[in-house]
Amino acid sequence: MRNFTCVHDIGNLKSALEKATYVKENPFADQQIGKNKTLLMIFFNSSLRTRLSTQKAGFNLGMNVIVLDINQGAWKLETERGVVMDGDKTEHILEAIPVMGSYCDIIGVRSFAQFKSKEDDYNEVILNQFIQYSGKPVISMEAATRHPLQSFADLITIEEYKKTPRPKVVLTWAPHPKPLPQAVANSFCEWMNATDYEFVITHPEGYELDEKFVGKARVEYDKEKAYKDADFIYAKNWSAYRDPNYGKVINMDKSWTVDARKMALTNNAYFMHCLPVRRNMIVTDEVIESPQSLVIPEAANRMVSAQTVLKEILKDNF
Ligand SMILES: CCC[C@H](NC(C)=O)C(=O)O
Ligand SMILES: NC(=O)OP(=O)(O)O
Repeated sequence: MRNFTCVHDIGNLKSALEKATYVKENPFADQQIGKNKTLLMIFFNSSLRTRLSTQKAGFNLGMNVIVLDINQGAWKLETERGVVMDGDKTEHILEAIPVMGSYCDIIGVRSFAQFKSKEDDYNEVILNQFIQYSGKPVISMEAATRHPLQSFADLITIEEYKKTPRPKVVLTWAPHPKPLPQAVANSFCEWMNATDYEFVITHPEGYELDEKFVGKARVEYDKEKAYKDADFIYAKNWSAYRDPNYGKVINMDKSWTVDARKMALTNNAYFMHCLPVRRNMIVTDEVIESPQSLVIPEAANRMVSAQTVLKEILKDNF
């Protein structure tokens, strides 16, 4: 594996899950594989889980790790080519990327959708410039349209807790005061569609995701029908994808907040969320604190997904 940007990059999912199980049971078995290799983690946006779990994964493999917050301490970067740089941007990404590439062996990048241009976001203009100009393997730590490290951890978690070979997994939209990316939802859809689970998406009218991510999933606008007999409820907010509302909040209907009443419609379903989560907007205190809430083991599995991916890239490229 050269780059890790989507579900297709990791190859056969069964094999990937077996590798993840080995990593989880033997976290320190490969401390030589990353010796004298450097992971550079670049953040254009905030992070807790990705920042900590991916660093830990690198350390477990014997790597050196550097973390750079682009908008705190580094020069503000111009990302558009052809712009006259007479504004507040000091350096162009086309110099910064190869320079950063010269200091490391693997690059992790977090660069959320900017909502300025749907075309630029959905063409992954920033992530693809790192792939094109760094000269190094690149891992997406959430880009404009996907969050593969999160989705891999989500799959690992579902496989650990599922009580039936083909669980009913429901992705439900929930309200949030700010316009959030579609990336986590898109990515979850992409990974769920790569399994043989029964996968259902439920959201209000106007929050339809890009068809290329929805794929074979069933879209159910009636949330109560969606929740019925579910084995996993995966909650996430996302802003509107369809024009003319791309990147906008068009609904704050609190009836979509995940609560005990709706969870009672399920097959004693587990609750999942990638975190950070706005309590009593996305999910009630009662549900996220319940024995069926998997948000903490789900977050813990982020180290497993990152270490599995880093190990594969180290094995295949050095
Ligand atoms: C892991 C989630 C990151 C981000 N969340 C926020 C709050 O920006 C999102 O919704 O994509
Ligand atoms: N789930 C996730 O990626 O969390 P952070 O944004 O805190 O890294």
